[in-house]
Amino acid sequence: MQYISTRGTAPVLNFEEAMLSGLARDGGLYVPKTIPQLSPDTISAMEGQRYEDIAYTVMRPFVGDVFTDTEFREIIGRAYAVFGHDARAPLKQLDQGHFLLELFHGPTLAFKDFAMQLIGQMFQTALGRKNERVTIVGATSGDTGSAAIEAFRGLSNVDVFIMYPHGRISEVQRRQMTTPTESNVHALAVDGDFDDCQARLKDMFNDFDFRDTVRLAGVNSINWGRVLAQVVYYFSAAVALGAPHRKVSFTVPTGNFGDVFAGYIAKQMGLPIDRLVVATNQNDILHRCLNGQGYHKGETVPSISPSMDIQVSSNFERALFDAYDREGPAIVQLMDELKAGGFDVSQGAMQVLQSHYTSGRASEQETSDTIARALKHSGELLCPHSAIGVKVADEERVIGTPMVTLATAHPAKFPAAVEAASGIHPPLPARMSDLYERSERVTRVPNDLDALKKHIKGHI
Ligand SMILES: Cc1ncc(COP(=O)(O)O)c(C=O)c1O
Ligand SMILES: N[C@@H](CCOP(=O)(O)O)C(=O)O
Repeated sequence: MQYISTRGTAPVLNFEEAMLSGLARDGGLYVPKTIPQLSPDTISAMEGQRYEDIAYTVMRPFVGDVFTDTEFREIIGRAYAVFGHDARAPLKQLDQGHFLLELFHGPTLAFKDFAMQLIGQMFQTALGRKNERVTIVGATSGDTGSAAIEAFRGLSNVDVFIMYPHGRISEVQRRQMTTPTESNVHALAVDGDFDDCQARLKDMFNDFDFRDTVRLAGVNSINWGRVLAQVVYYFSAAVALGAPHRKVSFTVPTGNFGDVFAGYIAKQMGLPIDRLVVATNQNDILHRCLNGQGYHKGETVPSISPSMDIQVSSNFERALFDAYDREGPAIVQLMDELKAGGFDVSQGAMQVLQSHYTSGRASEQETSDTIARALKHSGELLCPHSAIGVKVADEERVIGTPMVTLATAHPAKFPAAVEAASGIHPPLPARMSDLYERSERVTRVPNDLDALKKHIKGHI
């Protein structure tokens, strides 16, 4: 399996190289050259299988000969053994025809654990046999960072630096990143928003001297391995609801577009997905774009769903690449325009995007109202991100086609917003009950590339 860049001029890599190198050297994102197909019989055979077996079938064709069959099965086994639910990603019925896919049973209580635990295992195997060391730098609006730290803490061949926007994430998210005591973990509170953190991360990748000196690696959804691991639960959920004999729709709370893009990949592989619905908060640049208003940056307004406070949605580049017939130069031009504020999508590309994605948004009040309503009607306590999904899914679902809303985080990660909306203070699981008593270790840093690079170089 070969991986090519969305900007068209970076070297073609295999899975391991793409996974370990992060951003392509032309500034683009790696995508598979071709998308493997799974036949209806193969999909049908997933019914009743363990999550780990479905994961193996779905991901194996993307990995090529980088891991042996046994190695890859063991990697998957170790990744999901730490989950707190036997089904890994259980489905719950919310209403007639509307299901919740609970993706928060991993160690840090958000969907990021599905990919990060797997990547942690893959990095360990790949780096261990080469006896190499890398510096992971990540940008987070709260959940990627905690999942990455959990997956990589204490590993001898990795240092992990996570940049988060100072004051713009929940206290639980912050404490998950600042309380680990392992010396290879470094939490950095950046004076800026998530887009600033992600922009500085991409600047570091585009500085080849720095990148090569520290042996930079990425675990954001820049990394194809992250997207790949997220494809699996679309299969497990759809098959449980009757696929491939029946179409299923998904609504995905969206920020950096990695999760919903994973759904698109599942569809390209042959999973009969009817609608892929992009659900945004008040930072609704994706919703506006998918409704034909162009992709134009505004100010990021902090919300009660902080993980989705994003304007520069990294993986939208992968969606645009396909919508523009995989023409690298078109993507280079759009990304140049984005640096200056935004771009309009051509009519042809818009038609392609709209043939795959629909969208909706939820205001702050609508998010809180949905938390209260879901609790009253179905007994389900939702996190604000999942509530945005449920609100938009209710507007977009069609009678006769099951709708699955991705519940992307546990309500206990956002206790203040959940309590304000529902009157219930969601408790943390027992294993985290002393989170508020643990001491924190974090460095405040300016939103400045040189300062960040200096800090990282000085701490590896
Ligand atoms: C809880 C939660 N929900 C939804 C999202 C949005 O996911 P994506 O960035 O893949 O669109 C995020 C952040 O990525 C998140 O942490
Ligand atoms: N919401 C994310 C933002 C980063 O997304 P990623 O999927 O590219 O890692 C977060 O929680 O950090």
